[in-house]
This record gives sequence, structure tokens and C-alpha cells, in this order.
Amino acid sequence: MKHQYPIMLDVNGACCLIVGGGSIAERKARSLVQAGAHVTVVSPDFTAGLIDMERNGEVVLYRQTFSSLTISTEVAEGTTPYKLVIAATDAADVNKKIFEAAAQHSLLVNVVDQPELSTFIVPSVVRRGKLVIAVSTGGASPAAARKIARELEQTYGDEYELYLDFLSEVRLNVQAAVPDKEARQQLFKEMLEWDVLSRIRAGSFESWKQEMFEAFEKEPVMATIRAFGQRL
Ligand SMILES: C[C@@]1(CC(=O)O)C2=NC(=C\c3[nH]c(c(CCC(=O)O)c3CC(=O)O)Cc3[nH]c(c(CC(=O)O)c3CCC(=O)O)/C=C3\N/C(=C\2)[C@@H](CCC(=O)O)[C@]3(C)CC(=O)O)/[C@H]1CCC(=O)O
Ligand SMILES: NC(=O)c1ccc[n+]([C@@H]2O[C@H](COP(=O)([O-])OP(=O)(O)OC[C@H]3O[C@@H](n4cnc5c(N)ncnc54)[C@H](O)[C@@H]3O)[C@@H](O)[C@H]2O)c1
Repeated sequence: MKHQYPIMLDVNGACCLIVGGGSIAERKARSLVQAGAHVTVVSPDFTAGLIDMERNGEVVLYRQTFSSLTISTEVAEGTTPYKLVIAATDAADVNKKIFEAAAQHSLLVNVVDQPELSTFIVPSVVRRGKLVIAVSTGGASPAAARKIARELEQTYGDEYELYLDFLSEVRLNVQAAVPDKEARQQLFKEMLEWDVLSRIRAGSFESWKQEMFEAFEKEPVMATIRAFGQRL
């Protein structure tokens, strides 16, 4: 069975175009802006939320209906090399035209009412700092994707933000100090069994962590870190 290929896309600083100014366009605009994209929205009208975002300098709004020129002139002139396009109007035929114009320029394109036309679809997301959990049903049931993501939110609480920061910091320090790759990987695996999350929940994590890094600075061998793991 054919299925979509999941990726984490970097849109920081990238120009993205959304066509349509309703609540779905607003939701997509917010998530793109949060990821650092420069968002342009083309529509004859906009939600109050999008107008607020324009006032805050978060998006640029063009008050016009879509014509394929919106994409092709800008791409041809090189003024706005869009990386990604979202067709979010309430008119299926217009959304299809947007898809065709975007596909002509090989742009990534999401059509909110025709997943079969889209080159990507958007999952429901849980974020905990560096941890991202994305849930997709491939368009079968967006409501189910959302429900499953809300369930995962209960299991993976806020403590995961500090936990991932901690794992990342240890990893960078150990990678810099310990040349033996296999030994490093063994340690990273062992660390996942330590009960760091309970410490974070109990509020006694920061002092333990600080002590550990100070000790590791003095004696950068993995035994130093392991000894702290045993103290948990
Ligand atoms: C995950 C999420 C992300 C986001 O939108 O950013 C998202 N939809 C969300 C919610 C949601 N969408 C809909 C409902 C009402 C209940 C229902 O109909 O089931 C709810 C539930 C709610 O709002 O609670 C209606 C709906 N959605 C699509 C269609 C058109 C169609 O299927 O033809 C229709 C019918 C319109 C109509 O009635 O005609 C299509 C798509 N929606 C997708 C993503 C992509 C597939 C994702 C997947 O399955 O993996 C895809 C294919 C394209 C895309 O948008 O990328 C977001 C959760 C945000 C969050 O987590 O907070
Ligand atoms: N993907 C999803 O998650 C999802 C969820 C619910 C609904 N939908 C579908 O998404 C579509 C949009 O939903 P909505 O609630 O935002 O609709 P809406 O009616 O609130 O907004 C549609 C917007 O498109 C604009 N528009 C219409 N024709 C246009 C044109 N030619 N050029 C530019 N803009 C144009 C309208 O002016 C309006 O601003 C609907 O087809 C709906 O079925 C998708």
C-alpha cells in the first residue's frame, strides 16, 4: 500500500503562501509563523485573527482573489520564491487551480479539502520543547488524529521539555569528550533507563544536573556520568 513519507521540514525564514482567509487558513498561518516562516495570505477577506497577525507584523495579507499569476509572476521575478503553498479556500475548483499552479513550479502544496492532490498533509502535533509527536491518519480521520494527540499529551507532560534538553546537553558533552563511538552509544542507551523524569517532577533535578556537569568537567570520563545515574 502506498503511504506518505513523514519528514520534519525547516521553514525558518522561508516564504510560504496561503490562499484563503478563513479559520483553516488562520490555523495553518499560525503554525507556519511559529516555525519561523514568512507567510503571505491571499484572499478577498480575512478572519479577525489574521488581521491581528498582520497588525503584529506576523503575516502579509493581499486583499485579492487567487489567480495563478499570484504564484507564477512572483516566482518568475524571483521576488518571493515560495517554498510551500497551502490552498485553503472553500472552493474546490479554486483549490485545484492553486494546486496546479504550485505543482508547475514544483512547490510543496497542501490542499485542505483534497488530500489526494496534496504533496504533503499536516499532522496533529504535541510539542514538549525539542520533543515533537506528530500523529497522522493519512487523511482517513483528522478528528481521530487530534484525539490521539490529545491522549499522548497526558502521557508526555511538560517535564519532557527539560528531559530532552538534558539528554541533548549530555550527548553534546560526551560526543566532544569521549572518542569511542560504541561506548558513547552504550551510555546514551543506558541513560534512557535512569529515572530522570521523577527528579524533574520532584523539583530536585537542577541541582543534581549541575553537580553532574561540574563533575564531568573535572573528569570527563563516562564513569562520572554513570555514577550520577546510579544516584537517581
Ligand atoms: C491534524 C490537523 C492539522 C491541521 O489542520 O493543521 C488536520 N486537521 C485537523 C483537524 C480537523 N480537520 C477536520 C476536522 C473535523 C472533523 C472531521 O471531519 O474529521 C478536524 C477536527 C477538529 O478540528 O477538531 C476536517 C477536515 N480535515 C480535512 C478535511 C478534508 C478532507 O478530508 O477531504 C476535512 C473535512 C472538511 C469537511 O467537513 O468537508 C483534511 C485534512 N486535515 C488534516 C489535518 C490533514 C489530514 C490529517 C490526518 O488525517 O492525518 C488533511 C488531509 C489536510 C491538511 O489539512 O493538511 C487538525 C488538528 C489540529 C489539532 O491537533 O489541533
Ligand atoms: N484541512 C482541514 O483541517 C479542514 C478542516 C475543516 C474544513 N476544511 C475545509 O477547508 C476549507 C476552508 O475552510 P474554512 O473554514 O477556512 O472556510 P471559510 O469559508 O471560512 O474560508 C474560505 C476563505 O477562502 C476565501 N476564498 C474563496 N475563494 C477565493 C479565491 N478565489 N481566492 C482567494 N480566496 C478565496 C474566502 O474569501 C474565505 O476567506 C473548506 O473547504 C473546508 O471544507 C479543512
